[in-house]
Amino acid sequence: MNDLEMYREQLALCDDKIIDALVERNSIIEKIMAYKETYGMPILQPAQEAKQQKQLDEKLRGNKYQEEIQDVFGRILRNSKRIQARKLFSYNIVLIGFMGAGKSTISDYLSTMFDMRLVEMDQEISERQEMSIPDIFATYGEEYFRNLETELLKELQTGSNCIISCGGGVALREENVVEMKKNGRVVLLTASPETIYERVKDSNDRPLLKGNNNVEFIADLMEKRREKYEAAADVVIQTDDKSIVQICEELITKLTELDGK
Ligand SMILES: Nc1ncnc2c1ncn2[C@@H]1O[C@H](COP(=O)(O)OP(=O)(O)OP(=O)(O)O)[C@@H](O)[C@H]1O
Ligand SMILES: O=C(O)C1=C[C@@H](O)[C@@H](O)[C@H](O)C1
Ligand SMILES: [Mg+2]
Repeated sequence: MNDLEMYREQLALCDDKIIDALVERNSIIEKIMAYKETYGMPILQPAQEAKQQKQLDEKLRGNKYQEEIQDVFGRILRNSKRIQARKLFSYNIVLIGFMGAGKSTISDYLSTMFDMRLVEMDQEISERQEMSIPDIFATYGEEYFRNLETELLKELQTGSNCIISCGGGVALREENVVEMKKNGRVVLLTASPETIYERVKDSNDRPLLKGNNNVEFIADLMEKRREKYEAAADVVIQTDDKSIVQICEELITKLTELDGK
């Protein structure tokens, strides 16, 4: 055997070790999930994730291949998240609720924590139309925008394991609710009119609140929509005075309970 052949054999042995370690790592992930479930512990533990990253940074400090190894670990971490997500949710998670209830915020966090695809409906429609939402309303009217929402929702039901952050009005059409339920579980986020006002008062992105951005108007519109939102929801989460991690944890618990997991 010449040196080149010997190096190639060594490389193959290294690959075997990596494969064995990855299989072991993934099975440990599954054990951790089962442990957390048995003892009713939170699934999301951002502090633990930060601690692991810090340990890794320390181990790799000064290492010649630091950048490359960090890149590989980033992928390993994302794949671990995907394993968790697939185990927890075999469907789409559809977030509905009033403007400012936190649909975008919560969807964004969940999609990062579980490496799930995120579709932000307002943003997707806006990009496809190459126009802002207020401009679509002003140019073509609300009905036109609502039809775009329905079309997009139908398209999204062809996939699974996706987080869909709806625009505030999406759940108001019965046809849309039927679409959501085909392949997804519907999560309603709620908050008091006072909380909503605090969250949206400095923004100009919501045409329905233009000139009406006050607690009374919000309370009135919210009450008009309440019945439809509640009828569409598989689970409801009240978000006042809760952190994003708390809300996400409650969402995971309620969704897994729904499936009797
Ligand atoms: N739990 C929370 N605590 C404090 N602030 C929050 C919380 N959730 C969301 N916010 C803040 O409220 C504002 C509105 O949130 P977000 O954009 O996620 O709402 P939304 O439901 O997506 O609204 P829209 O229907 O208009 O798209 C953001 O500035 C966000 O940072
Ligand atoms: O509640 C609503 O009807 C809306 C909420 C936003 O997300 C946008 O979809 C649009 O401004 C309409
Ligand atoms: Mg949003």
